[in-house]
Amino acid sequence: MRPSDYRPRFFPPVSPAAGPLRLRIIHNPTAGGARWRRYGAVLERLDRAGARIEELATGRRGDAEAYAAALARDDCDRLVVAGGDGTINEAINGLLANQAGGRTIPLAILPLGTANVLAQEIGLSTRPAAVARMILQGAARPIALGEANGRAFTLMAGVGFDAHVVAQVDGRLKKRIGKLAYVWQTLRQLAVYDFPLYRVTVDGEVFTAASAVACNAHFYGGRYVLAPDALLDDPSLEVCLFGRTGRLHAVKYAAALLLGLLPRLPDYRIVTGRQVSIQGPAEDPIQGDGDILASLPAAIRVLPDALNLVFPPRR
Ligand SMILES: Nc1ncnc2c1ncn2[C@@H]1O[C@H](COP(=O)(O)OP(=O)(O)OP(=O)(O)O)[C@@H](O)[C@H]1O
Repeated sequence: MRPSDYRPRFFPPVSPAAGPLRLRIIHNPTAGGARWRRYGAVLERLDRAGARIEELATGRRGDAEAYAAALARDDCDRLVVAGGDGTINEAINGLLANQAGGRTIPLAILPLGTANVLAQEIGLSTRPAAVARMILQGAARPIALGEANGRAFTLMAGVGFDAHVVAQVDGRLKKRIGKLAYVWQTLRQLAVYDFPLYRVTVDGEVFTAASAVACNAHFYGGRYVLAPDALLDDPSLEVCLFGRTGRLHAVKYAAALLLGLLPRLPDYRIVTGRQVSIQGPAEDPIQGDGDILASLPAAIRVLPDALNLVFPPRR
């Protein structure tokens, strides 16, 4: 089953399993430039709490998706994805495509990535004690996912300037200097990008935009706010439209994002919808959750109640 064949369903609350908690961990050892110390500290806490842990390390892109797609319902009580937003993206696509019965296994994250936007979105600190506590005690509840051209995303999918930055970021540079690799690529794209316009249709209404980002979550690139009203459990997307094209406007939008002023700009608007289509230059990249998911033309929609996500316990 592809994510696009997905039908929403109700997830019953997870009752505590009898016996030790069984965790299957999918670990991307390259995420965030390899954060072994944080990973080890979380594992140690899980182990001390008596959890039964089975680790699957990824060897290359695509492994996390294949591991999640092959899980049977009884393989574990919780699937833990240890990596960044790209590895989580792979795992959710694997779960949605899962035909072995494991699709509703609650997914908990162990943030090891560069930006860890989903962790920020659910209010999870990257401290090992907080992460272990969430994996062991956090409650799971259904959230919506987005889907772009058959590929699911947790956070957002976008076209235009930011997608070109993501498409061109050098993976090795990102491992060495982290988020600065995006800053460097943004400067480079300001010099070389040709700023086309896109035709964006949201639930039948047509707009023209220089960039468009369909958000399922309100944070972007860290703790920057693109769509203040976007909520993971809302069965709709907040489509952010950057109205003006050209270098100066791109710099203005980037500065406004960093300063938290984006929603106040008159040429920036947010439209709520469930079905989005985007047309523009053929084969233009679509970025989703910080990786390139597909290319134009884009057909984007929301998948309500698509993932059973573990949230940090309330204090
Ligand atoms: N063993 C591996 N070797 C190389 N690449 C991998 C491996 N496992 C997963 N990947 C790919 O690495 C990419 C980056 O991983 P991920 O997004 O988890 O970390 P990150 O980029 O450091 O963090 P973030 O997305 O939070 O900024 C993903 O697209 C994933 O598919």
